Amino acid sequence: MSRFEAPQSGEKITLKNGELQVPDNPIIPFIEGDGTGPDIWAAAKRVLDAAVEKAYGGKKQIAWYEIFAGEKAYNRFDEWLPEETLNAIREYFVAIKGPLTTPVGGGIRSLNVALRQELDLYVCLRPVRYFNGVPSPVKKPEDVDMVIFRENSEDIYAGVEWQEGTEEVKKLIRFLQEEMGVKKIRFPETSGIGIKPVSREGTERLVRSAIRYALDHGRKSVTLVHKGNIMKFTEGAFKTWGYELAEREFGDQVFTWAQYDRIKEEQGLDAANTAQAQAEAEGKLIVKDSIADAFLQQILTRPKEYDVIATLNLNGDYVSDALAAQVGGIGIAPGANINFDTGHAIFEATHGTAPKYAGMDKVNPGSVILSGVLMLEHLGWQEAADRIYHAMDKTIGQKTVTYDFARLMDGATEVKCSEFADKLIENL
Ligand SMILES: NC(=O)C1=CN([C@@H]2O[C@H](COP(=O)(O)OP(=O)(O)OC[C@H]3O[C@@H](n4cnc5c(N)ncnc54)[C@H](OP(=O)(O)O)[C@@H]3O)[C@@H](O)[C@H]2O)C=CC1
Ligand SMILES: O=C(O)CCC(=O)C(=O)O
Ligand SMILES: [Mg+2]
Repeated sequence: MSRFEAPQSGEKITLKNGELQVPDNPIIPFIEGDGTGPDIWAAAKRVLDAAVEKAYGGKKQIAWYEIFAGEKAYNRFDEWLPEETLNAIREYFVAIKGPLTTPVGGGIRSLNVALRQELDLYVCLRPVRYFNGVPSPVKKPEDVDMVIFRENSEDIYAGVEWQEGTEEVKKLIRFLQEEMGVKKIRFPETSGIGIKPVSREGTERLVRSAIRYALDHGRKSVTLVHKGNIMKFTEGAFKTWGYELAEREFGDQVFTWAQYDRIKEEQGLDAANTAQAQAEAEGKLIVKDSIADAFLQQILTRPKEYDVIATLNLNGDYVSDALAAQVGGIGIAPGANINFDTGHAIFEATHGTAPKYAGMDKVNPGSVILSGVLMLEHLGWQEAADRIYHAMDKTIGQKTVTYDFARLMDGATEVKCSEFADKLIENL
């Protein structure tokens, strides 16, 4: 028996032939989140409901279903992530959440990561686009229009690690030294050890999703971002497997830099350049790669050259916040965790709980609101989504903004989190 109360009204979203079947009154589970979560979630819920009402005049409505994780779950049920929460998302397919706290250096492992892993939400999709009038540290923020596909189920986020000084880590280091011939652990007596699993399957399903998305949305390129020069058999393999998959599964629809290199090797530089130019002229999707450190400077200096980004879990985490900074910061950076095979998805902001602002009705709710917009688009409710995009542009254009933007804009009116939501609703 569930300890949670599903709403009396509303119907379940279902999956038929791989497609979500969305009723007019879908039940959507939500997790409020820790820290600033309650403030931003309350604001987001009001804006989402108002947009749906305005777009469909009462014909469509979300039946919200509160489910629990993090501190609220712990206080009520003495559990950080109750099984009912996972079951509700399994049953209702689409959910939305506020941020959840993860302690540093000890304590529980990330609940955010656990949700992604338990439900096998292997893509973390984070679009990064500019809204008119948003303050930015770069000269041409409007040049940033990228969609990050971050691998969400493996890499060091798998949490395979052992603490310094434990029997387990000593055993592992002994095994590495005595049976695997490892001589390069600099301080074996005082090392903690983390393991980074990266698989062909995990890479392929991520890269496949990124390429499909790019083709479906008329994007120009997919860039595989990796640190394969140093981590050859994990990050380097990600690049190799990504290129192999692109050529094997997407054939004539793509032109890869691996093909470019082969042509260059066999026929010379001019032939390779001609082949790429021809592929571009034919509208083929270019699949290329970039080493992560160089990539981080190129998205600042030449953002126009990047479009859809496919990368591993840790790189994706760093790249998400770095790119968000170019278009206004993580206060308006949305995201989604998706399994494109089972249809399950959890929408959530890129940022965390911002604990120093908890309970102050202060922070920008834009990130959760825009995550909700991604959710509306996922449901096929584009009219409601478009209303929020419009209201966002208009409200920021009127310089009515929360503290994070106000401190960077001349002549802005600083409003609270809830007041920003009021203003958005007015502008829907
Ligand atoms: N998916 C999730 O639930 C995530 C959870 N976390 C967790 O959150 C906790 C705190 O992490 P922390 O590293 O401080 O990162 P946060 O993303 O929570 O906050 C860092 C800074 O980003 C700015 N910021 C964050 N959210 C907003 C917002 N809505 N509006 C405006 N500015 C915002 C603030 O900047 P400023 O100080 O300049 O005002 C804030 O101090 C940790 O426990 C972490 O593990 C982290 C990331 C994702
Ligand atoms: O789970 C966490 O606490 C942090 C996760 C994170 O930073 C992210 O997914 O972007
Ligand atoms: Mg992060």
